[in-house]
Amino acid sequence: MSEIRLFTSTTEKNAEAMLALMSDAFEEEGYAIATMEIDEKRDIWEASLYLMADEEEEMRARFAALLEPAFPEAKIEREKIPDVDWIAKSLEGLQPVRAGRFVVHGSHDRGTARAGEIAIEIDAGQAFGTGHHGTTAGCLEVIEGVMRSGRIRSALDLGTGSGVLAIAARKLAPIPVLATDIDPLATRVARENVRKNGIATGMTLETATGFHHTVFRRHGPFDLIIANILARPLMRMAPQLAAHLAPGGHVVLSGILANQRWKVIAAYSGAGLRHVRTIWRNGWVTIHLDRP
Ligand SMILES: C[S@@+](CC[C@H](N)C(=O)[O-])C[C@H]1O[C@@H](n2cnc3c(N)ncnc32)[C@H](O)[C@@H]1O
Repeated sequence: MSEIRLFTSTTEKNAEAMLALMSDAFEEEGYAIATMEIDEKRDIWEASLYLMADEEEEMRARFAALLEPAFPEAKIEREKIPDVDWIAKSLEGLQPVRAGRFVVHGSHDRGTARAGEIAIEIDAGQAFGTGHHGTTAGCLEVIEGVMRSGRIRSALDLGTGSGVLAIAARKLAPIPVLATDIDPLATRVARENVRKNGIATGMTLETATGFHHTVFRRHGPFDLIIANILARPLMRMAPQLAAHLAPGGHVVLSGILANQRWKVIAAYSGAGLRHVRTIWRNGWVTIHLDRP
């Protein structure tokens, strides 16, 4: 589903005031909001609200109603964020990427890992996750730290994309790993990548939306749940995700913009989890939580 940016052009001062209004009205629901400078000399700024295409009508009306009392002149414009954006980002640069001890590389760079490094082979393709994106790299780094404790006996990778994070977990320890994605194409690509990385045993791949599938009950609860999706669905899923986490378990969340992190942490605190740490990579954050 494509993403839409609704925005209005204004001055810096008004953009700031609009951002405060939008923050109160929309951030709690997990919508990304932003202001950006367009023309410094002419003091032109844009205040933006990001949403999914199927909610455009409703959100445009809410956005207009929110601005109307203080900014009756505000004209709302729209921009469609290209569908391929995330995949294109994940295809950026075909050089091997290093995150923690992992080195994620394409088949053309086989043999690139140095002593002590863990190689993951992923060819850029139809599913997100070559390691180049800040969210994937952030997750790889946190997963390595969590798994070092040696207490992780099962893992779930929700929104597996290319399968990169599930493969990383399985390469660190011979534990059962469930990897799911809403997109059947991603599940297919992940299955192929699991096979290419020689770790098919112990891996289960399934197409599922969120936690709507019996596979979670069959394989859970999990000691480690990784979900690199987006802030809003992650916040919505907090109670279900927490319900599938074993006592003493760990959660690694990404796909979260820096300004959304506190809302996500609040949603998961409300579900009984504790914030351990947050790491930053290229404007994105990865959050590590645990169940005390
Ligand atoms: C940003 S990609 C992450 C891919 C990979 N895990 C990584 O870290 O590079 C997000 C993936 O989550 C999937 N996804 C989005 N919403 C989902 C949902 N509600 N349930 C399961 N998967 C979802 C998308 O299809 C996409 O493959």
